[in-house]
Amino acid sequence: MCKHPRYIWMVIGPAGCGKSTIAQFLSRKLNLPYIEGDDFHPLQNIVKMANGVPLTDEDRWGWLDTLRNEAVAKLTVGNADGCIVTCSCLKRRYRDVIRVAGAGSEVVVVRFVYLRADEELVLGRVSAREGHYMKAGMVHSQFVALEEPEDDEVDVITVDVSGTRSEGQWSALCKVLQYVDTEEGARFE
Ligand SMILES: Nc1ncnc2c1ncn2[C@@H]1O[C@H](COP(=O)(O)OP(=O)(O)O)[C@@H](O)[C@H]1O
Ligand SMILES: O=C(O)[C@H](O)[C@@H](O)[C@H](O)[C@H](O)COP(=O)(O)O
Repeated sequence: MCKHPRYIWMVIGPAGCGKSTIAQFLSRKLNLPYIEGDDFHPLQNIVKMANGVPLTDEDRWGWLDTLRNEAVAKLTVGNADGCIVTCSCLKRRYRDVIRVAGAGSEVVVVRFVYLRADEELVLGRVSAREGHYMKAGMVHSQFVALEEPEDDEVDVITVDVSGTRSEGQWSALCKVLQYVDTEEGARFE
């Protein structure tokens, strides 16, 4: 029997590109639980970022493991049909840490929704955002660290988020639904 896939949708991209804005929308429209990656940083990471110091790989490994485990728990313990997670996942090796969740599983499927925007635009959004520890001075370091998904990362959907909030949200939702349609069509052929 062909098992119904449960998707972990990772909404990724540099700070300020619109991950939370789009993830909350996807969560609402798809009726799936939402995990805000920023809520799972250890305190020392938050303090570092709030002081304008970019995280290192070492700062991020444990956080990535935690997010992957939280996502899997939503599907297994929580019995959700899928979930939406925000995490910058700036480097390919970070995405690989998350990909482990789907490795060897007949049910858990990890897919990334990469929000593409240029540095200038993101800087403007972060500068205007209030009440967040991640300040505008950190944006450049995010783009230095960023390894955009490559063509062979076939589990990535790219969404241009240079338009309005609403355009980005609907574009992401349409791409996710199209992707599921195509992928599930192939699975049941
Ligand atoms: N398409 C958009 N146009 C203008 N502002 C946006 C857009 N998407 C998000 N924002 C705003 O930009 C800021 C950063 O968005 P946010 O969702 O917090 O990004 P992230 O979660 O990637 O850090 C927020 O203040 C948000 O309201
Ligand atoms: O909303 C934001 O501004 C981002 O999500 C931000 O908080 C940050 O990008 C990560 O949580 C830190 O991790 P990285 O340094 O790995 O992006």
